[in-house]
Amino acid sequence: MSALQAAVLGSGSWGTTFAMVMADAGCDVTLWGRDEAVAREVADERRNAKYLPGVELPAMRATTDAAAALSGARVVVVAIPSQVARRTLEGLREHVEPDAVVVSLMKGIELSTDKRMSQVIAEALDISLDRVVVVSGPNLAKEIATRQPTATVVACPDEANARLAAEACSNSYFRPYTNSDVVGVELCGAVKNIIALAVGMGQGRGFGWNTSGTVITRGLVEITRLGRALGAQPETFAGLAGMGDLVATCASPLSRNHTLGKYIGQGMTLDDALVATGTTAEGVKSSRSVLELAQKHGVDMPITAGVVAVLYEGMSVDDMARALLSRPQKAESAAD
Ligand SMILES: NC(=O)c1ccc[n+]([C@@H]2O[C@H](COP(=O)([O-])OP(=O)(O)OC[C@H]3O[C@@H](n4cnc5c(N)ncnc54)[C@H](O)[C@@H]3O)[C@@H](O)[C@H]2O)c1
Ligand SMILES: O=P(O)(O)OC[C@H](O)CO
Repeated sequence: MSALQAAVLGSGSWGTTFAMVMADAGCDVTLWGRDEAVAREVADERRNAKYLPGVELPAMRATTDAAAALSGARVVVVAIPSQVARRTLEGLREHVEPDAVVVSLMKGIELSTDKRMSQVIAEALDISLDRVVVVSGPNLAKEIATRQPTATVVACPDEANARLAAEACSNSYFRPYTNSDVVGVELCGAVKNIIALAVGMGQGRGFGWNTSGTVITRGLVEITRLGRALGAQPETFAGLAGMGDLVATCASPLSRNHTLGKYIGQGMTLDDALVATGTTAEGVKSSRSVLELAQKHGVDMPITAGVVAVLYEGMSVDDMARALLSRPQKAESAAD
């Protein structure tokens, strides 16, 4: 049987790593990116020194020619920053095969529409949501690129498409679990970045593990509250895409969101922190769209509101902590 043909759009850290995961799973992979030098290096030298220094990649094609990358691809994986997804995909629509399953690796919410990435993909490519699969979990690219073991969630309303995507990425170090709760899985991926910013802010300010444990736990409650209001399944939040990814992102110095939050907590401006962090920290922009989404649905998200106030309204991390702790007393509930 011939290998499953896959195209990965985006040659940054996660796109390149996921191309490696699929190549190691036996797929015939082409990586597409806008940077000619990166494409040449991946194809000719099996390296992507800018995004994955020191990593030796398996054999794969790499190109800046989208038509060539997408021709014949049964699985199309999207790994670009959330805020450019719509316009990038609209430009590539004509090249996507009519039966292709499209996989989102993105963990963000679109500014101006407050839409999840599966919704953006379906609209930009003019395809049904049944053909869009979401992959999300504790998946720090730099660990996976050295083939360290991890698991993930592969979510789609169409079970056969979820299974196809899971088979395309299943290998000895990467274990996918299928799920049909796309709303829950996507909200987990987007909101955990905001909670990681908050944890980083506290750590940068000098607060210890009690503060981090509090923010992670109450952050999970906040994600769950939004998810329930939007129709997600509560058990998703205790799973890999929820608790699993919160732990990885909030604890690891490899997380860009956690790192950027730490810089802010140490007193850097947002502009300087963005430059120091370098690659994509989705929570910075998605914090505003998530807060807007929560407000539209009447959901209280005090940590997210605090992160927005620190990033965009000049609030100090000390004042954010004071504001969070001085809210009215209430009984604890893991879901509310
Ligand atoms: N890196 C990780 O560990 C990781 C893990 C899971 C999910 N994600 C998610 O994957 C998505 C991509 O993140 P990443 O880590 O690969 O980011 P990255 O910053 O490492 O790479 C982003 C890539 O997108 C490209 N790009 C930017 N604008 C573009 C445009 N207009 N058209 C085409 N390409 C464009 C960049 O050139 C770069 O190659 C994000 O939503 C992120 O949250 C990342
Ligand atoms: O580096 P971050 O903060 O974008 O996190 C990467 C992944 O989402 C972790 O699962």
